Amino acid sequence: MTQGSPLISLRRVFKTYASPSGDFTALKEVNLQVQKGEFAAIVGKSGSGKSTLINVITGIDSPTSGEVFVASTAIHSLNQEQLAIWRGKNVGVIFQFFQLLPTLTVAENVMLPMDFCHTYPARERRERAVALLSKVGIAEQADKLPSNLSGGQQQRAAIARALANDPPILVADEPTGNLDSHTTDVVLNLFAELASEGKTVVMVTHERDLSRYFTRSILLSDGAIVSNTAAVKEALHHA
Ligand SMILES: Nc1ncnc2c1ncn2[C@@H]1O[C@H](COP(=O)(O)OP(=O)(O)OP(=O)(O)O)[C@@H](O)[C@H]1O
Repeated sequence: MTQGSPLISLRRVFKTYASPSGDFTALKEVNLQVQKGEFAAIVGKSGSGKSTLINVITGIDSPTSGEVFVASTAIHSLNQEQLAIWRGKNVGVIFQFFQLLPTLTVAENVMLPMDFCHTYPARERRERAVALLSKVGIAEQADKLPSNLSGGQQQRAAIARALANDPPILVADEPTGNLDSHTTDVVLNLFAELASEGKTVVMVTHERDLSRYFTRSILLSDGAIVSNTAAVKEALHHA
């Protein structure tokens, strides 16, 4: 596979949190490149800096020093307002506990990012939401409240919501942490399919035995990348 410029590029990123008990450096000279279409996992022990790393990639957290480029935007130099607009259009976020709004139907939840960003005309939003729910396999749940769905269905709804504005990047923080092994398999296969269609998926997980799903595994320890391994699936496939 020929590789163009990376979709995500971090250069010498440090993140230091100030606290009353002293400064704590959560990311130490992180250099990282992720190509378009990758399904990358960030793994490591609790406290190793995984959430900090994805928060820096999405602009939720700013680096103390270093540079973060995403799809050639220098997000370390955007102000808060610019970041919010950029994030709404470029990053879909998926959480461990789904975070669907309980008083809205599943379809209405999926329409919300479109309503916020005005990315699609109002008359098209419901149809697009149902199409996305169909893509993740739960179109028949569109008019139910989230509480009437299983955990796996709720996570699929959350993935549909993350896709609402057709962002190039999906970021997921422990998305399978609350799911059984079968549902984990369904959700990770869905991410792998989305990556093969050109989305770039970056996921944090504690579970190291999931590596078969990923094109890249990035291991963090004490805020530093200690290994960064690309899968050899293509080579195996063509062997
Ligand atoms: N706002 C903050 N202020 C001070 N320290 C922080 C802050 N946020 C995170 N940290 C510290 O930075 C380190 C990395 O935290 P982070 O949440 O990125 O780790 P993690 O690998 O995602 O952990 P977990 O798997 O438990 O979620 C931890 O030691 C944490 O206590």
